[in-house]
Amino acid sequence: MDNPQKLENNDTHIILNSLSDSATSFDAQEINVIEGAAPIYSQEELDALPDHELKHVVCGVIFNEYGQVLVSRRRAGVDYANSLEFPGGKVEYHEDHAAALKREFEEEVGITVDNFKLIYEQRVNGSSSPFHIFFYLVRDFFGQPYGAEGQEVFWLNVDEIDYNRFPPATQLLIQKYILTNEYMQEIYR
Ligand SMILES: Nc1nc2c([nH]c(=O)n2[C@H]2C[C@H](O)[C@@H](COP(=O)(O)OP(=O)(O)OP(=O)(O)O)O2)c(=O)[nH]1
Ligand SMILES: [Mg+2]
Repeated sequence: MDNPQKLENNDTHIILNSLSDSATSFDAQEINVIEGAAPIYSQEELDALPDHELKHVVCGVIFNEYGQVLVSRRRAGVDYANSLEFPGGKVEYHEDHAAALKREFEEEVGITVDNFKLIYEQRVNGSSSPFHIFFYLVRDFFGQPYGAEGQEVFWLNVDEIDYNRFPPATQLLIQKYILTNEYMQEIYR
């Protein structure tokens, strides 16, 4: 593999459009974001925790050549069930963030990713345990994403993003980074 796949052929364009259309048909489905569950820590306690006591979560934000962003849908039975998300997950003890991002993207959406830039991070007072979430802009990818764990995966036009469908930390990322078009300056650098 020498160059990242840029998804340039016409067939791919058709697939992307239909995936994006399917993303707009979720209105009837309930997003079961766990809200109101009492967090273990106060905000002050969370801020004071040493970082090694927090689970690290890494997520990747990928844009395709049409300016669409890759989104998947969390399955039933997990926290934030049915909400939309950027692919990613928990960093394992032996991994750095880049290794975890590569593994999560292979496992969840079947693509190889490379060339990351940290764009937003936040400590989250999760209802079962606190975590520190890091969102990376992913500049290069190889392969065609699909729901490798049976989940729905699609390219979403930026103007179709309803941030209320995402977990709270991701809502902030979308508001601070994606809806401001800041990625446009970063992405081709
Ligand atoms: N993947 C992802 N997780 C997010 C986002 N926003 C957000 O608050 N989270 C939270 C949900 C989870 O509490 C936590 C970890 O994500 P995850 O459930 O994907 O972890 P994982 O892939 O390692 O899954 P598992 O092995 O624990 O089943 O991060 C997001 O945009 N993408
Ligand atoms: Mg995950």
